[in-house]
Amino acid sequence: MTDIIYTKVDEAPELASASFLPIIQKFAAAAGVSVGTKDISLAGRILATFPEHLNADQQQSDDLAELGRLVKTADANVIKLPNISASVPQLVAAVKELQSQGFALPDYPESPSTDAEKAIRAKYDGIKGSAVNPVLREGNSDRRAAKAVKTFAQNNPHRMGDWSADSKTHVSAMSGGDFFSNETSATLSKDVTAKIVLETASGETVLKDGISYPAGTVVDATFMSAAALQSFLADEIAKTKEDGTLFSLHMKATMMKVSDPIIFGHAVKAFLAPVFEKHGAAMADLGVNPNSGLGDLLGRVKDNAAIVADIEACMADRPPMYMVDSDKGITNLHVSSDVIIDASMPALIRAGGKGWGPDGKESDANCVIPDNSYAPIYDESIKFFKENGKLNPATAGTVQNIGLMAQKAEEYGSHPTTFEIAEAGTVKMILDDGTVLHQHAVEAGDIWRSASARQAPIEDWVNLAIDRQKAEGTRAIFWLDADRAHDAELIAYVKPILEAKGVADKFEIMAPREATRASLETITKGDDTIAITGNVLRDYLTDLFPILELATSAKMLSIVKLMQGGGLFETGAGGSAPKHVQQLLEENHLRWDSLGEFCALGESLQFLADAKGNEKARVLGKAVDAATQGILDNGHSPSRKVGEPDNRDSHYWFARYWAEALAAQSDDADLAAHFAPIAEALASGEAAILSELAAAQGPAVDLGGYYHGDAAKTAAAMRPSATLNAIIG
Ligand SMILES: NC(=O)C1=CN([C@@H]2O[C@H](COP(=O)(O)OP(=O)(O)OC[C@H]3O[C@@H](n4cnc5c(N)ncnc54)[C@H](OP(=O)(O)O)[C@@H]3O)[C@@H](O)[C@H]2O)C=CC1
Ligand SMILES: O=C(O)CCC(=O)C(=O)O
Ligand SMILES: [Mg+2]
Repeated sequence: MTDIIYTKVDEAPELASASFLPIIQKFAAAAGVSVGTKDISLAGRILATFPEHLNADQQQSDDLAELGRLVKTADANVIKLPNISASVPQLVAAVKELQSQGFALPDYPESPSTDAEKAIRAKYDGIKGSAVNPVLREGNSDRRAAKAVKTFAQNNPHRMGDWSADSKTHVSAMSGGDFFSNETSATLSKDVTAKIVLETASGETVLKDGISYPAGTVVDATFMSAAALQSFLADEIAKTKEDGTLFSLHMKATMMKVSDPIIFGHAVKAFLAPVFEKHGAAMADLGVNPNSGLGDLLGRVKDNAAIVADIEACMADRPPMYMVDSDKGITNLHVSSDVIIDASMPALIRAGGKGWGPDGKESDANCVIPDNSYAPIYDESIKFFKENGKLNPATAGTVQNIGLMAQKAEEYGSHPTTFEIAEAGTVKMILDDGTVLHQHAVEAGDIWRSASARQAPIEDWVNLAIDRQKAEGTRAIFWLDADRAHDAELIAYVKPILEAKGVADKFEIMAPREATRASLETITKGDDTIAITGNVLRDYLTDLFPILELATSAKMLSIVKLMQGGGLFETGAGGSAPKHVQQLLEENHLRWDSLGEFCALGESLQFLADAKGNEKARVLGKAVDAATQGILDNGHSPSRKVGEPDNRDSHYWFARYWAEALAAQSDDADLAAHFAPIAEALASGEAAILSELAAAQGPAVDLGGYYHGDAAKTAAAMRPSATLNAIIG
């Protein structure tokens, strides 16, 4: 095992790695630090899952499983880049691409009937959605902007859209029948095994058996009523039309991979309700599954003129939709993974409450967020900006986050215990001693789910919050709602720990809506605060505040202090930026900003130094921080436009500042001597390197694949400077 593992991922961050990783490996090797890779890309995970379908030379090791074991040890030192959490359309596209490259993978069975098909489907479902993060995140989350990054953002504030008091943009959430209002929760007093059953007039069906939880686990259960959801969606479509806003749906179909695609499917059905009423049977025959989105649906019905005409008539009668790509006609409802709430709502708020309509113009929007558990944070943010105007990034303070996520905490771990109910009845969670822990009366189509959080991760999370508050000395708020079943159980853990450690006076506990307002007031004054949250709010807030404060969450420091002593360093807090790949393919410009990678690398080297007493790693790490500072001070982050410096240029500057800092330091004379000529070569090669990089931009690029590109083609595209390559080797 190498000292540091750098993950192989997908899309923009993987393209950036083709340029950046050779630099890291070259520099680290000089200090005797080895940096290897493990493949957690979507294509890699598919190949690792089906060895029996592949030739020996095509088979791939199960790197995710290996990393899953590693993160449970003190030896882990992993730099994790964002990977695709695949929706079904993405998964199907990746399988098709691999098949076209000669990998004899089975098709994704849309409606499995035989046992063999069901087994294949189960394997693919394991790859789907957020399948990597819950495995690797064996610790809680610490995300914040590094001081240098925050200071840079204050000195170079990004542009923000203006908010006006009469903006029609607003959030709509269900007022009942949702996960929020149906939740029940209990903390277990002993180790248990449990089963989940559905009791109906015709008997009992076991939905899940043999679930085990240790004593102290907080176990929740709840459900979303399909009827309540349908009537809510129908109302919101009508209200959007009356308001003259854009209809927009925001959810997390990747991370909530079982429940949210079903909710998304309800929205597709609601939007095209008259078409489904009239042509439902014919569409089912064509294989239409609304959960796969409008894009898939339109492809399947395109040869049936009657259906197509009715869809057009229906769409003409509907309110305009918020668009993913208005030039290409891609709507909010095309693919469930195109609009992901953690990124989409902050972008809309940053823009002053505007979304793109089908006419290619900006417009106010009705932001439909069906479940009311976390919708209030966006609702309150929008109200705050309507009252106070946009945030000023030049003077705003910062909101850091400490997030509970270890060991599949909360909704993260709910996938195996989420069910679309087939028949009306009662769902019960029954413990081995016969106790009925939770029960809900449900109707066919309701979505029932159970989530849990274990004691050790909860305690670790509270302690991490205490450490961070001590380090920062700022206001610190637990975003917990005493009136919500799950949160009340967490509060029962939090308060005694704070009291036992004598720090209760340093912390506040507030429901998400109140905490949103308090945090916005705090940063508006220029002060800082720490948001201590559950898993979903961790996800939402670590995009929301960075996108408002720094323009993007790509610049965040994202540390996972693994509970067994290892370190996991995530890069940024955002995703794999498909739009960036599109731009590279069209005009050979990659606007991906690797600042998250720079920050993670510095932390990883520092951790190696602390954990293994590796002093050379410490020297390398300090120099990384100097290089990151150099990128910021000298404005060498990538530009968005073709013809201007991009990701590759920023890597050149990073290498140069890194080498210069290593050459200049006096902690390790050998390293200084080693890097002096490299720094010199990078400096004297500047003109040649920058002109070689610039010359590459403009034309379209062929990478030999989207999900499983050709390594040589990718390297050629991402390393176009012969002068730089000669220095890096
Ligand atoms: N930890 C993980 O592994 C995560 C994975 N994902 C996955 O990523 C994919 C895309 O998700 P999506 O919600 O669209 O979010 P992304 O964060 O990928 O994209 C949203 C926008 O944020 C900006 N952005 C993000 N990262 C960077 C960066 N490093 N440099 C510059 N700009 C950046 C881009 O804006 P612009 O286009 O204006 O330049 C981008 O279009 C999905 O498959 C999702 O599942 C998402 C979140 C986390
Ligand atoms: O796991 C995922 O799908 C995405 C997670 C994410 O968005 C985050 O951790 O910020
Ligand atoms: Mg996120």
